[in-house]
Amino acid sequence: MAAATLIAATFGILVAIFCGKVLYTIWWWPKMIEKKLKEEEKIFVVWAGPTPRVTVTDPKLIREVLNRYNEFHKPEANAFINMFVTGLASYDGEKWDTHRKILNPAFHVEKLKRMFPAFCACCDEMINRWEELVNKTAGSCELDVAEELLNVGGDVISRAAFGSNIEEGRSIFLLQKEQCELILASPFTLFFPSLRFLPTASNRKARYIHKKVISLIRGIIEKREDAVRRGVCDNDDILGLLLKARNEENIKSKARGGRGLSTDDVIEECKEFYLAGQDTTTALLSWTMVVLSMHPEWQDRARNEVFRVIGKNKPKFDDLNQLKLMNMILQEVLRLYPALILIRSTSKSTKLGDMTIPAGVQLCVPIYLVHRDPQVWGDEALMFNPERFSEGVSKASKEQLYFPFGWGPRMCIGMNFGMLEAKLVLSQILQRFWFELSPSYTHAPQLTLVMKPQYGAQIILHKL
Ligand code: HEM
Repeated sequence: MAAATLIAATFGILVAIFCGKVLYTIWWWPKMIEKKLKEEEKIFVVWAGPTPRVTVTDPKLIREVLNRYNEFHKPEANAFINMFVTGLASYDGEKWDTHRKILNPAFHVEKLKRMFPAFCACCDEMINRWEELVNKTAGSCELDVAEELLNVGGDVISRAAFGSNIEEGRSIFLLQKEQCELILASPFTLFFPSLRFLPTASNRKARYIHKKVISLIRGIIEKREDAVRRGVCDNDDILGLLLKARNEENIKSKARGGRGLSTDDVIEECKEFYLAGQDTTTALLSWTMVVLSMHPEWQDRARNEVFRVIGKNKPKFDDLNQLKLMNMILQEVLRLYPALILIRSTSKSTKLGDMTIPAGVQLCVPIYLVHRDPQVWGDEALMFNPERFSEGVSKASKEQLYFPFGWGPRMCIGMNFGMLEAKLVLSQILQRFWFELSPSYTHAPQLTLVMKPQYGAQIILHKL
């Protein structure tokens, strides 16, 4: 009897604590923060989950937030998301610094050149499949290119990351995709990460996938290390470069008494590249196809450039650097449809302009708003006009606020990787097809993790 009373009392206390936390989180804390922040047009609270989030839209304040990266740093990753993926993008301070230094060389142009055949193999597969489809349907067919391009994006990362283990790479990609869907379908757990411990079906599934991905990558690493020992592997993919960097860096750091990179760190980074690299590049390519369908004159100009530089041949690495007009088009697409928003956070009360931002507030820098701001881009800010990049990025806007790949030291490590993939895929598409929007396409950019066409990108492909 006494035991039952004790259990009931404990349960009651836990429920009361949980309800208190919910009230505090969704009602009291955001109210308090809103009172503390001055009511100004430049800054407003967009949503308040476990942490209040404030949006900064004034160009001067944005520049301050991004330049003062030691005061406005990356927020601590959500514990629920952290359970599945950590890595460079979520680290801060010394750990970020060490990892960034180790990972930087894996994305240098020379290394990308060596990965280029892997990019081409994935692209060829997609283009050949599209050609077969178009041939079967009298020279034209409708496709949701967002879905198609996501698969090619996953394939490119799989091959570039785990080149010689493409099938295992693909299973990891599919599991990670399922994991993302589970995370997005659990908004409550995102707001209250403690719910991840409940034994619900989706939590159990998420844990199962998590373990499976880790064991697959660990298996690939073991096989790779064995192949390298036997000298039967060229080791030029991201995994090979990471393992090499891990070994070299660990020798150096041990000599300095520091901490290098562990195998678990390598696993986390590989997992993260899938998430960071695949959706972003897919979004860029999908929006480019949508926008070039809306502006056929630019589609023609881009195709003419591809034929002039590459002809009907397979693009080579150096050819892609000569596609100036295509570069301008991609830059303009990234201006109007940047993949991400940037989130920063304060760990102590911090001055921003004439405001004081309390500790623990997240600041959201909505790249898409800045990229469409007439103050920065002039009266024609909303128009698609790649010409504005004809004299380079620095002359494209009055305020020089163009940052689709982020800002300063935290700028995207995979920028060249993503642009290379986009140019390769786009030039091959332009060489074989012309395309237009399907009547079933609805223009609805939606920003969840990445800005995507909400209902897909239905395009009609025609054989050239
Ligand atoms: C068009 C494609 C891409 C876009 C638009 C893009 C955009 C961005 C942006 C805006 C950031 C900065 C985030 C912040 O400061 O909070 C970022 C960081 C990052 N991106 Fe990308 N990205 C792209 C492709 C890729 C690819 C292909 C990879 C890897 C293969 C990648 C890996 C990363 C990583 C690891 C970071 C974190 C860097 C750090 O914090 O030091 N990205 N990306």
